[in-house]
This record gives sequence, C-alpha cells and structure tokens, in this order.
Amino acid sequence: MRNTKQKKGGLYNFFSVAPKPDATAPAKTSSASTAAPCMDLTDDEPLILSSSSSNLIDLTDDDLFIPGRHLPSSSQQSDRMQIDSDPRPVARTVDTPVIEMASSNKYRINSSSQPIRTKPLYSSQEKPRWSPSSISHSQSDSRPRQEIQRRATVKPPPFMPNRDPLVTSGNTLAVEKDIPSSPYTSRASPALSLDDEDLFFTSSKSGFQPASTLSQWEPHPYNPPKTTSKIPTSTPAQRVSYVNPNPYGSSRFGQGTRPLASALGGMSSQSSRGGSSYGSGVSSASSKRKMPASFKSGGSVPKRSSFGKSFGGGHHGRPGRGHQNNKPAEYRPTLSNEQQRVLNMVLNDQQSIFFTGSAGTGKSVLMRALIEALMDKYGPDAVAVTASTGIAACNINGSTLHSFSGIGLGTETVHKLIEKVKYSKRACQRWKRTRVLIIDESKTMSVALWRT
Ligand SMILES: Nc1ncnc2c1ncn2[C@@H]1O[C@H](COP(=O)(O)OP(=O)(O)OP(=O)(O)O)[C@@H](O)[C@H]1O
Repeated sequence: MRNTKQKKGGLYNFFSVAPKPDATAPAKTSSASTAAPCMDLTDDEPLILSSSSSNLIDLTDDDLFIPGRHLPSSSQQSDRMQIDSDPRPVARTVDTPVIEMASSNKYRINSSSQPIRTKPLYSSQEKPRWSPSSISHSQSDSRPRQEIQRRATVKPPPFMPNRDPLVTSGNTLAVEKDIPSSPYTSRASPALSLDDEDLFFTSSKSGFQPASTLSQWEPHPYNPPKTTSKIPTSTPAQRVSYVNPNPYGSSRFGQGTRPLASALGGMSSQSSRGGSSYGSGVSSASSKRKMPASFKSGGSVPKRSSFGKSFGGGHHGRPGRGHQNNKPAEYRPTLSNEQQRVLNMVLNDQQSIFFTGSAGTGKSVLMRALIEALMDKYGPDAVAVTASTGIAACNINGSTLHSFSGIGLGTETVHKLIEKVKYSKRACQRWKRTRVLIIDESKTMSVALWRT
C-alpha cells in the first residue's frame, strides 16, 4: 500500500493535492506540487491519507477536479494532474485525520477531463475494504467532527453472504471480519450424520470426539428415558425395573420403544434380525457401534412377545398381565354409605345400574372402586371398561365403546351392526369374554346407539 510521499515519476493517475496560495500564480503550483506531499490514487489500492508525515489531504466536493484548473505538468506524465483549488493554508491542515477510503471511491478521468465518481463495484473475487474502524480523527483538527465524519463517510458494500470472511492484512480492515461463518457452508464445520443407530455418536472421519468416549452420558433430568432395561447391578436397591411408558394403551405403542431399545443395546428382536423400519444399514451400524460404558453392563430389552403383554396386551385397554406399573399408589378414600350401597348393588345383587350425579359427588371414585372389585370377582378380561369419548376413556384407563364393540361408527341398524361384529374375530372374542360392561360418560352417547 502506497503512502502519500511524493513520487518523482507518476505511475498511474497521480494527483497532487496542494494548497492554493494564489490563483494568479499558477507557476507556483508546480513547485508546490513538488514540495507538497502527494497522493497516489491507483486502481488497486485505497486512498490513504497519512497524518504522520503532515500531509495535506482534504477531499471535498469543492476541491476536486474543477475543469480548467487541472493543469498537467509538463514534467509529469499526461495522466498526472495537479489540483490547487484548496485556498486554505498548509498549517491548518497539519495532522489531518487519517482516512482510509475504499478503492471503490476512486476517481477516474474520462477523455474530457471530467471527474466521474464510479459506484462501488465489487467483483466476485474482490473483497470490500470498508471498515468504520479505518476512520479516525486527529485531536488537533479544528473542523467540526460532524463535518469530518460526513466527508469520511463511505457507504458500506452490500452484504454478500456466500463469501468467505475477509482475511485482514496490513492496515486494511474488513467489515466481514466478524461475520460468523454459516454452519452449512463453513469448511471447518464437521459433518454430523444422525440416524437411529448412530445416536450419541459421530463419524470419526469428521474429527469429532468418538462416541466411545461418551462414557459419562446421562439422560437429561427433565426428559429421562421412560423405558429402561433391566440392568443387573451389584445391589438390588439400584436395580432398575422395567417402566411401561404407556401401560394403558394398545400394543402398538410397544413399537415406538424399539429404536430406543436398539440404541440402548441393540438387543431388540427386530434389530437382531437385521431389519428396521427406521432406516437401512442397521446391521452394519450395529457392528461398528460402541456403546457408552453406562450401557455396557448387559442391559436387555424384552422381546416382542413380552412387549405385547407389557403394553396393554388386553384389548380392553386395561393393563396387560405382564404389566408392572410402578406408579405410586392412588389415593383411595373410604367409600361413603351411598357409594357403598351402589357397589353392593352391582357386586352382590348383580344389577345393571345407571348412576349419575353432579360434579364432585364421587362418581369417579365409585367407578374406580367398582372396576377394581369387579375385576377381582370376574377377572380382568371379563370387565370391559369403556367410555363414550376417547378423553373419558383415558380418564378411566379404558377404551371407547365403539372401539371395544367393533361397531365402527354405530350408525347402522342392529342387524348390520351384529354382522359387523361377527365379521371381526377379535371383537367377537371381546364380547364373549365380557361379563360386565362399564360405560362412562354415557350421557354423551346418541339415543340411537342407546336403543341399538
Ligand atoms: N368417599 C369419599 N371420601 C373422601 N373423598 C371423596 C370420596 N368420594 C370422592 N371424594 C373426593 O371428592 C372429590 C371429587 O370426587 P370425584 O372426582 O369422584 O367426583 P366426580 O363426581 O367424579 O366429579 P366429576 O363429575 O367432576 O368428575 C375427589 O377429590 C375425591 O377424592
């Protein structure tokens, strides 16, 4: 980068910015041009005004390129111009502000010697050299600061997102220096591939930490894994029993745990067969997999058969026989006399009843007591716990009446509904083994369905 020292031989567009002592003495400008510091404006370099050498630099719109005043010196080349339009004394401009302007603000002289200020043009390879830190001001300058700033203001270049951060060198600073690189385009961003078999692991080729070092992995306290394997530990107190994430749902929920089971130890039945509905390459990934130390202690996951039992094997929506519910015991208040009377009517007298009441009268408490007592008496499969809506069914850990009965929407006639139930083998089995049918929130059922 050239400084503002005078050059004997102008190389490019060489402008000597000197004070104008007297308009009537044009010959003196020639000597002033040789004595005064000069400024070199090239195509490649920004305009630099150095204060260390007490150069006179003051670029304003009034000072530049007045036609008729640009007198090419005979001792200089044809493209060497002298500007003597500044009437201010030299002493005033000592320690002028240091202004670094971008190359886009250079001036060009056309054939008619008219100044043309070109717009900032940045090619795809050129880096913008604008920076607000490149503008500084001297304390001894007598001009208002706002004026200096206005003159030194350089319009920043447009944002170019696909460009690399500009590497700074020398005195040139760049506005893109602090722009963070995009993680999608940065070459330094390591590749991270995720699939069901590569949980917690990254490719070693990417330079990431290998998964084998993640021995201290622990689940997030706010999102603990609901399904854990039976991990044999030294003390029985630390043994983690199997927790059913959805003990009241159907067996379909058991499938959702297999990816996690695969991540835990790859011991699920489906992973052992080498097939997975969550992507290919399971067997190859399993061979390369290194489990964290916390999962290396021989954890096993129940197979498909036990899954079916654990996850609500009973199609009535009740917990299956293999279910082990670790939920805390519910609060079971002692039944009142009225509640106990209804309970006796059902259990002892075997009456079909319809009990209702206003909110908070203990209907749900009585319902839970009835279900428990009936299951103890007739067996879990003989008691069908249903509700007219899904939300009500979830509240009592049951299923909807339509789902249990297999009648679909239940809008057909009785004969057609019977044929539909007969067509479903599982529905027929449910009806055959049911001895007690409980329907919660039966008020919301349609009258037509009641009559049916
Ligand atoms: N016999 C009882 N002894 C003590 N508390 C009871 C008894 N029966 C019900 N409760 C309490 O009364 C409250 C309301 O009971 P419950 O939810 O069964 O009423 P509900 O009729 O089902 O209300 P809703 O119709 O709004 O569902 C509950 O907090 C329940 O614990």
